[in-house]
Amino acid sequence: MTLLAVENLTVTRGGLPVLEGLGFTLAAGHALVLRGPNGIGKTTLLRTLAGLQPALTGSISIPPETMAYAAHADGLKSTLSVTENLRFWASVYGTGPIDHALDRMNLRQLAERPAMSLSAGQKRRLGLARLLVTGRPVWVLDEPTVSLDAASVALFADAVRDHLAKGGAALMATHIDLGLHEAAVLDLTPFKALPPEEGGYKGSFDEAFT
Ligand SMILES: Nc1ncnc2c1ncn2[C@@H]1O[C@H](COP(=O)(O)OP(=O)(O)OP(=O)(O)O)[C@@H](O)[C@H]1O
Repeated sequence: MTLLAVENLTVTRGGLPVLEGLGFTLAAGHALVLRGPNGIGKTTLLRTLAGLQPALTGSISIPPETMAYAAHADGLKSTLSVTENLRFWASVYGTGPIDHALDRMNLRQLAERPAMSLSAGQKRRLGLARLLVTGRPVWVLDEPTVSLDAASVALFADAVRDHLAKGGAALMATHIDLGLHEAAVLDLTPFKALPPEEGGYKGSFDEAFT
């Protein structure tokens, strides 16, 4: 079952296309890793898919309320404890227990610590535990393993594997090898938009009024 379908997508930054003609699908039980050099447009693409910015062309099809997006910022409530953060997100998403998330991301011993007192890697683990309490099938993740040590990367990869086994899907931008051998890889380099001086999109005064 296809959960996310992208067709002929052009995404922009600062008004200019950075990636164009992108198309792919993501089915239940599958993971897709986005690759490409710094600045190619991975973050821009993920932000567009998450609905945080409009696409210039193309279509994004995803059933409503199925996506959980995790960006660079972890979105944690710094004065709330680890448990309180997860309970907060569980209430936002209308889900229930948080124990599985605490256990899965190895947060049990940190459960009562305020988020602001966590190390960068621990904060990241909490940010990823948040995904588990959303109950949403499509994970869209921007550099999910930043600040994680090797053990935590493995923990995260296991969490993704579990998620896929339960019929979820994951789209991730990452520079590292997660050890998720079942994941497909999409190299964004061929979709790099041409700059205006090489014949790419220039925008147009008229276009703004049509
Ligand atoms: N506010 C902005 N205005 C204009 N251009 C921007 C802005 N922010 C980023 N860009 C440019 O947009 C392009 C795409 O950036 P993006 O962050 O999507 O790349 P990325 O592939 O995620 O990079 P990285 O691997 O370094 O995280 C880059 O060339 C970047 O310099």
